[in-house]
Amino acid sequence: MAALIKGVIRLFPTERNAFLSTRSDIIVESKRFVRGLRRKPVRVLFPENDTGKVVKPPQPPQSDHHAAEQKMGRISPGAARRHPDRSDPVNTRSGTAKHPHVTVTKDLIDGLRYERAFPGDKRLSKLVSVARSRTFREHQGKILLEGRRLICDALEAGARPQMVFFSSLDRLQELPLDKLRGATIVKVKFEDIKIWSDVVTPQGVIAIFARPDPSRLNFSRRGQLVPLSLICDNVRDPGNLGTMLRSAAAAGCHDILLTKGCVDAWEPKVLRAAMGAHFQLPIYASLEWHEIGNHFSKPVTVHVADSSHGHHLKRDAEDDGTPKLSKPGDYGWVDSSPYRKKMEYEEYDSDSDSESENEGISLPRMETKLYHENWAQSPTALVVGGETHGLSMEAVQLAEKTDGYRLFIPVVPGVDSLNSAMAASILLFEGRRQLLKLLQTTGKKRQSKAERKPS
Ligand SMILES: C[S@@+](CC[C@H](N)C(=O)[O-])C[C@H]1O[C@@H](n2cnc3c(N)ncnc32)[C@H](O)[C@@H]1O
Repeated sequence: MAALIKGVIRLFPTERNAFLSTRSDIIVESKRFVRGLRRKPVRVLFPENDTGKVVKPPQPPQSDHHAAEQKMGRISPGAARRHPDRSDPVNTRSGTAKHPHVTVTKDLIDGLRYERAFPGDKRLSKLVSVARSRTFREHQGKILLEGRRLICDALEAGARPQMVFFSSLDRLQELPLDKLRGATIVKVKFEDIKIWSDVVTPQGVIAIFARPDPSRLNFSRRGQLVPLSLICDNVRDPGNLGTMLRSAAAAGCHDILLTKGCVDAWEPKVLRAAMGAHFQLPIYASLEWHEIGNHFSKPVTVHVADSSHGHHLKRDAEDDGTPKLSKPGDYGWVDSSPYRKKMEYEEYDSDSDSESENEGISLPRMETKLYHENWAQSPTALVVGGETHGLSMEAVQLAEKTDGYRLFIPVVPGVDSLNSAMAASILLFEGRRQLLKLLQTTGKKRQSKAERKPS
């Protein structure tokens, strides 16, 4: 009989039961495997044994509690067999009108319920689309967060959970349950989480949140903040962006602004590299350059991190020891990316640097400073360029308009530039150091002035 169905079922003389699981493509054979079977078999083949009697298929194990519940008619035998789970709480009933296979368990905490995924439940697999497609995330206004820490951070910051998938009650109970009200909570198998998880060792909890509005989140920030913003200019690499967010949070930055053209901050790789920075400081994404100014509540000096001037600095420094720029052609950072509407010219070419060729082009002129010189002396924003094209024209124009500098981290000859996240970290922490020093000095001045005032 077995051979008629699939032609692959082998019946051993001592183990004569063969089972087909609910997935028709999986054939489970032998009593030994059936003990570990969690799904209800759709078809069971059990041939007559040697004595001519029909051998009954063994049942998957049930907890004493389930058996008692079943006896009392509180759970259907099918439901119990489908989901043998000894750790489950008491109040279980089976089936809803919408999902006949769903069992709903209540009393997690007062009024909070969860469902069990039913066989063929597509909800978890849909998460993959959320995680992988930026378009889907943006159109649906949803984001995916994985792991206890990130989900807790999001809940603490006031992000709105829509669905939570968990593999064991222990995992779920690590979350602040009172903040999960309004979300659909679904218990799924750990194996299923493993299939769809984005990490090597999944923690067994994945959640979908409404895409948070950074201006509405509560960031409970510790440590002294400094009036420093990071502007990411067309940063495309998720690992780099995540690292920059992490560094900016660690340097006590005020906020982060991402231009259009940056990778989505909710990309799984960005989330992983950022290590929770998304809920430590506001991240404003997809900004046009003309919108960037609106994000500063007070006047800010914008500086650009510029990698392309080591040789110019060296040459200029030879004259009088001060690094400076002398002519329009020194600006080698002009971005030729398709995102730049106002692209005016390509790379600097020292041989074609005549007045006539540059006629009509108004080039931003700015002083260059080495990263350790004084540059963060008032509320500051730092622009870091993307991996391929470097800084955009708009970034440099904004820096010029606000009297900012080009900041350069000298590297040894032969090395082209630093990784953008590394450059951002060095400059952000130097900026923090300078701003803290400034705050200390102004604090001291104010204090002594107040002390001098006659009472
Ligand atoms: C990998 S670099 C970009 C290289 C790009 N091919 C170019 O021509 O500018 C990415 C960004 O990191 C920053 N950066 C890298 N090295 C730097 C350095 N030595 N000094 C200052 N900023 C640097 C700059 O903002 C730069 O735009």
